Amino acid sequence: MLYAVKMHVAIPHDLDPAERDATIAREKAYSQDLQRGGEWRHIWRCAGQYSNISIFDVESNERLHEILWGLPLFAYMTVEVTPLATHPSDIHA
Ligand SMILES: O=C(O)CC1=CCC(=O)O1
Repeated sequence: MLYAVKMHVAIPHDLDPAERDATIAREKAYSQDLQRGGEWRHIWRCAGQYSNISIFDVESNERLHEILWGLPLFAYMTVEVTPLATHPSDIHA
């Protein structure tokens, strides 16, 4: 099942810089593990924003929830999930 997920990050300005940097490093490792495993298919920076749009290919809503809930930056994120269906004009479908 494919999902487009927009993640907007808003880290509080008063967060300890060492904790902020460590959390961002854990976020990167977590994301890259899932990319290597094939469930996190794409990640794109939204130009000019501390946001990304990502494409996930997971077996269920529950699995997507588990992945998103486990994001090290989850506490500082607004997350918008869009389930994807095949478009009838897609020449690759
Ligand atoms: O920087 C972001 O957009 C937040 C994020 C999600 C996965 C990652 O590595 O960074």
